Amino acid sequence: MSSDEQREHAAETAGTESGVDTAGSGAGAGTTSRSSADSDAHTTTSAATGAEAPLVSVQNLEKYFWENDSLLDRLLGGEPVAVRAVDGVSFDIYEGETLGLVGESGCGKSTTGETLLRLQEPTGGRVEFGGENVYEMDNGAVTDFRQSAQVVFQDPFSSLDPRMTIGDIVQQPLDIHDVGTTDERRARVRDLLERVGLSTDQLDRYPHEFSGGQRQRIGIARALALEPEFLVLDEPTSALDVSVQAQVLNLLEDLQDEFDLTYLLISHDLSVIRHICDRVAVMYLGEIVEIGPVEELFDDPKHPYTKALLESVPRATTEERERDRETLAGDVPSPRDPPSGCRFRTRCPMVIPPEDLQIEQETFREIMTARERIENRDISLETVGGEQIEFEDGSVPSADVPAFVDLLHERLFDEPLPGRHREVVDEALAELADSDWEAAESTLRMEYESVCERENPGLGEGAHPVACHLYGEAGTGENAIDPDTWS
Ligand SMILES: Nc1ncnc2c1ncn2[C@@H]1O[C@H](COP(=O)(O)OP(=O)(O)OP(=O)(O)O)[C@@H](O)[C@H]1O
Repeated sequence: MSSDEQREHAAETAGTESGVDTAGSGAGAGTTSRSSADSDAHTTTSAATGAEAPLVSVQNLEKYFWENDSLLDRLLGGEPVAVRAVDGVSFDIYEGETLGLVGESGCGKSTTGETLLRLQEPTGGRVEFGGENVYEMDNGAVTDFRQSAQVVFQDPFSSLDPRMTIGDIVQQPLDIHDVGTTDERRARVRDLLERVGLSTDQLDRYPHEFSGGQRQRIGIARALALEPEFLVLDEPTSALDVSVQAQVLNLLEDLQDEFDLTYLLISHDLSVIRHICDRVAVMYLGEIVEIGPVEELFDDPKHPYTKALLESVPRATTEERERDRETLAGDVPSPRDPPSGCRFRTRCPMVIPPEDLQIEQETFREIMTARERIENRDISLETVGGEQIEFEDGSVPSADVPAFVDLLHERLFDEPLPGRHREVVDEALAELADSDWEAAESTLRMEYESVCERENPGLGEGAHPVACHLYGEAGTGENAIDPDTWS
């Protein structure tokens, strides 16, 4: 989102018609973090028991962006392409809790936040706020919703209008909707600035005169101007120095307690999530793959993606740094053409081999990676043989095929494959010596097709569901697969 769009959105969400509360005392920046006892209290009264109705309920939400969809594209006969940024996401957020939404860049976190606030129109699905479908609200109800549900953006540099004083920035939502008298509005702004730990002497200063942390406090004060119940915090500390991040997170926690706020905290940073969240939803390529209480998810992550995310966090101690780490290989695939079945299977270290196939997990992973490269035509066959082997008209002379296969095998695999796997794979590689990609694909698919590419596992229900075939159908344990049985 551009700076101008962010400012527009901030003004749009902040602006509603309502009364103004000018009472209350200053809070300032707190220094405590959420204890696990607090966290347990939140989770036992909400998701774990299902005892109360959620404040926000997201049901099968979809948001696709369309590319190649301009008039010119259509005149040129181009087919529109869907970018499936959010692709069937469901979760609940209970009153007073902080739900974290975590995942690598490009997984669809911000789009989820913006779509559930109705800053973007959904492609499908439903979001209920206080039991009411936000996409079917009439104008009056939308205005109330926009008052109750606010957003704090990542970048405090671009989301504040540089031409306005901070007093005017925080007061803007009150002005737009003509809330209270001029004196009441001014008093409310002073109160808000104090509550976020800024001095009222600074009212007439401009954003550039403040540090990043202070600017984020200004953004938070503006988001609170209309007394919302729910805040989407979109990477609220990512643009800040590490030393300032904890202060802003502590402030958000203090404000949550003081104003009974409910948060959706979007972050790619697991330490931020652990610091402040009660529950966490892990997002991968437009889908939620695991959701659960934060301590449980950190202590006992289930989805291989969650495990890999946790493993990729830099270690504090030397001992921890020396421990084996499975880092996340490769990039998030494009949401224009997501992998079939489980979307993480192209990178998953635990991708499941066919039943009855005797194979080591690492070997199977390597073969699956080679298969994907072949399916994506991501090998430059001309360069395999270097100077020694001719590659003319898409073919290697038949006498050179064995050498070509050996060189390609070396390129694709760290170690030569054992036994029968070498035979099957080399048969496919020999087909590539004739540029017969389809034959190579089919040879490998017949032997190595995984359940992970055939079926999307689905998230399932309960307090800590996981979308992974290792845990059975939709995480129910039905037909779960034990990794110890396949090597
Ligand atoms: N307006 C748009 N048009 C086309 N594609 C978009 C648009 N906005 C987002 N996307 C794509 O949707 C996907 C999800 O983007 P999104 O910003 O929601 O992810 P994210 O997890 O919040 O990542 P980041 O932390 O980098 O913002 C990305 O592939 C992105 O390129």
